[in-house]
Amino acid sequence: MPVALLTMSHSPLLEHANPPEEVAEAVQGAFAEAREFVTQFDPDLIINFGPDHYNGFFYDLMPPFCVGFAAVGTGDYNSFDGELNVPTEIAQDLAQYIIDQDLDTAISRRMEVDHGAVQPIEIMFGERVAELSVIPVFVNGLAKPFMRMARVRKLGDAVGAFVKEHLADKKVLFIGSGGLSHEPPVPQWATATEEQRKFLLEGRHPTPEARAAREANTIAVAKAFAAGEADIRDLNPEWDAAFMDICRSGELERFDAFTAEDMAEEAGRSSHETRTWVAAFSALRAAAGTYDVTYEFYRPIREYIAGFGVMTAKEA
Ligand SMILES: O=C(O)/C=C/c1cccc(O)c1O
Ligand SMILES: [Fe+2]
Repeated sequence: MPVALLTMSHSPLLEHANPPEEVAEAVQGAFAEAREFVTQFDPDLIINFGPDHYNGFFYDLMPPFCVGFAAVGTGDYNSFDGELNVPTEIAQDLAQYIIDQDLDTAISRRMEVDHGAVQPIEIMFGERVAELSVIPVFVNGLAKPFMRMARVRKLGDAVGAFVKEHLADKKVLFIGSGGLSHEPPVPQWATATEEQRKFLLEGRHPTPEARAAREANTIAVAKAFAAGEADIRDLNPEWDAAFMDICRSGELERFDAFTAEDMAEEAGRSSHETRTWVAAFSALRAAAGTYDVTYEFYRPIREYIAGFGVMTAKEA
C-alpha cells in the first residue's frame, strides 16, 4: 500500500509580497520539487490536514478536529472557492474509525475550507483541485484552547491506521498545511475589540468590503514586518529546525512534550498550525511503519510572515 506525505507552510502573501528574487525563486524551486514528488506518486486519495483562520470555523462552535464529508472553498485571498470532490462514504468510515479509537472528532456535511487548507493542493495540482479525491480534516491551529499535542499525534495515528486497514488498494497522500513559526495579524479573543469578537464569533461569509479590508491589513503588516516595523512576534528559525528534526526522526512522541503556551511564546501564536504536520507525519508512520523524508526546504521569510518549510516523505 503506497503512502506518501507533503507538509508545507502556506501563506496568502505568496501572491502579495515581494521578497528578494533569490528567496522567491527558492520557494518556487521547493514547490517544483514537491510537485514532482506528488505528481510521480499520483494519489488516488488525499487526506488533507488543514487549519482555518476564522473563515470556516468560528467561536460559536469551535471543534478541535473535524472530518469533512463534503466541503467548499471559502475563496479568501483568492483561494479555491468551489466544491471539493470528497468521497463521502470513505470520510464517514474514517470518522467512525477515529471515534472507535476513543478519539473525538466533529464532522461536517458542508465544511468550509480556507486558504490554509487548500493552498498546498492548489500549488501542487493547479486546475485539478476540484477533480481530486480529497478528505479534509480540520485541525484547530488558531483558536484557543488547544488540544494537547499527544492528542493530535493520536488523531494522525488513527487516520493512518484506517488507511492501512481499509484503503490498502489506494495510493494515499497525507498533506499537512501550515506553520512553522509565525504570527500573522489574526485577532485573538482575549485581546479583541467588541467588533473583532463579533467577527470571531460569527464572521462567516464576510462582505467583499470586510474581506478586502482584512486582506489589505495582512498585506500591510507583512510589509511592515519585512521592514522590521511590525508589532508581531518574530520568526524563530531555531524552533523551526528543531521541529523539522523531529518530523525527520520519526520519533513523533517527542512532540507530546510541546505545550501550547511554549509554542506561542517561542514560535508565535500561529505556530499551532504545525499541528497539521504532526497529524500528517503520525498518519504516515501509522500507515507505512517507517518512512524516509525525501525532500526538505526551509527559509524564514518575513515578507510571507512564515518560517517557510516544505517536506516530502514516503514509506521506507
Ligand atoms: O488569515 C489571515 O488573514 C492571514 C493568514 C496568514 C498570513 C501569513 C501566514 C499564514 O500562514 C497565514 O495563514
Ligand atoms: Fe495560516
